[in-house]
Amino acid sequence: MFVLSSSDIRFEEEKLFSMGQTPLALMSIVGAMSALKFIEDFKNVCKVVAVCGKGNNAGDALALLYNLKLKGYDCSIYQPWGAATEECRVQRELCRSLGIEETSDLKSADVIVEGLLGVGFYGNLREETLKLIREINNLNKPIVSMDIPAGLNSDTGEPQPDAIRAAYTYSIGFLKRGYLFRQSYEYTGKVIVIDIGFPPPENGLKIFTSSDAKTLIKKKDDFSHKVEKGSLLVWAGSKQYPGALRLCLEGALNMGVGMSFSIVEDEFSILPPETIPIAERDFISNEIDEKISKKFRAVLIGPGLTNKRETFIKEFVSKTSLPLILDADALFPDIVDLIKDKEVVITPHEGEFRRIYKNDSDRVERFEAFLEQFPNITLVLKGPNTLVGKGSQKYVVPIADCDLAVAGSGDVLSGMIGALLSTGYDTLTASLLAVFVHAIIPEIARQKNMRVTRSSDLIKLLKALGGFENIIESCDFI
Ligand SMILES: NC(=O)C1=CN([C@@H]2O[C@H](COP(=O)(O)OP(=O)(O)OC[C@H]3O[C@@H](n4cnc5c(N)ncnc54)[C@H](O)[C@@H]3O)[C@@H](O)[C@H]2O)[C@H](O)CC1
Ligand SMILES: [K+]
Repeated sequence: MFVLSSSDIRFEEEKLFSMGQTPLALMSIVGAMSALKFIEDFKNVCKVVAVCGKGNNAGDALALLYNLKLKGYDCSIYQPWGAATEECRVQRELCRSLGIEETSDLKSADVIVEGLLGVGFYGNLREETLKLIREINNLNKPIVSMDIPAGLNSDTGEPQPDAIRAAYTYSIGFLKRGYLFRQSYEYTGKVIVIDIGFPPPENGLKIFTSSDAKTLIKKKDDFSHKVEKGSLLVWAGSKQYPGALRLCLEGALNMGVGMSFSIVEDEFSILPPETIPIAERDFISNEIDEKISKKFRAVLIGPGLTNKRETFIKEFVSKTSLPLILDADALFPDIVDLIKDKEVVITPHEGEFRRIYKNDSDRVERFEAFLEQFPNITLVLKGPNTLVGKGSQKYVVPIADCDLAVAGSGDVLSGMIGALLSTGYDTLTASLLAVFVHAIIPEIARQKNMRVTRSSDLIKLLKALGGFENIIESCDFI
């Protein structure tokens, strides 16, 4: 499953058409495939009215209606402005051939199929269309929108100025980029992708699912020693934020690292019993035992550090050849130039990302622009629908879950990514797997009548649910 902009969708359609595929043939597939979905979603419903515009989006709605009629649904059409495209006229003829009649009585419908506007919509709604959309919304009937709820901008997810409030949106072929944004949620309802056989697109963001995650998990090696199992150095926490360090380390330990080290300001820092402390003064003056420093396989810097040691951290980051993960306070405004050729993951949230990368466009565009400019850096842009990418490989972990929005949740995540990096996963794979596991824990917990209310619950559940591999293996909802 992929998320595409409207211009990329047009591009993919044109590619098919240049090979001889036709809009009419695609529309027939839309009709058949969306009817299968509809029958699942509305098992007992009998009266369906398709409210149609003039274009091919209306054609999709009519193609669905045709298939529903064949399955015994009571169907009628409301198409106040007639059909403007050949494909739409054909679908209408097919509907007529089955005896589907016209109506203007929308009130008697049990379900409305909305085919007013799809990706052919631009600018702001015309007055008459806006009026109709509001009338339909006011009926308070379940609405199935074909491709896009009419009135919604498919790239930004914004209503122009209003949009259909659908119960279901049957997104044809791909998810629209606008569906990643919060403002679209109250209009789209549940978004279902109707697969009509597009090959993988050239552009776009891939939705990362449990089946993708399953293929990436490495087999355990029972003969590996503790350093090979992962050995992570963490530089995090401060007197002001002592908990950040613990959360990073516990996250890493419960991902299964064999060894963990922590740079500490004073020997009284409370560490997990497995973690080996390294005095900050020794680290900065380069006086740590070589036998110890040889054991590091990856370094995590940043959570809760405050702005101390900036000069040294930058110097260390520039010199080291170890895989790095930089989060929070290690994301200095000018850090990107120092790390652009390194094996590195950065994990900013929106605010931190703005600090290190200035660009006025929306979240997804900024994410893509950064990857293009810095193709070596793996970027994890945290938030609902976390974006993860490196160069041309761009992913969305499609989970928005407010149980993840708790203090320290990001610290746990950085520890989890650091752990996988230190076991030899490449930067992108480590990030994808850790972000995915972290994001699905609250839902898996709810399914077992448990609840994540604090970030240490994420750590406990990571262990209690059998470790990250088992959590991925048992995930069946995404
Ligand atoms: N292209 C394909 O082969 C396939 C497309 N599918 C479906 O078709 C729509 C896109 O269809 P298109 O005919 O290009 O446009 P629309 O039906 O979305 O709308 C065109 C229609 O809307 C009017 N319009 C434009 N802007 C406004 C506005 N601001 N206010 C009011 N009305 C507006 C315009 O005048 C036209 O009359 C796509 O979404 C799919 O649903 C199939 O899925 C498969 C193949
Ligand atoms: K629509």
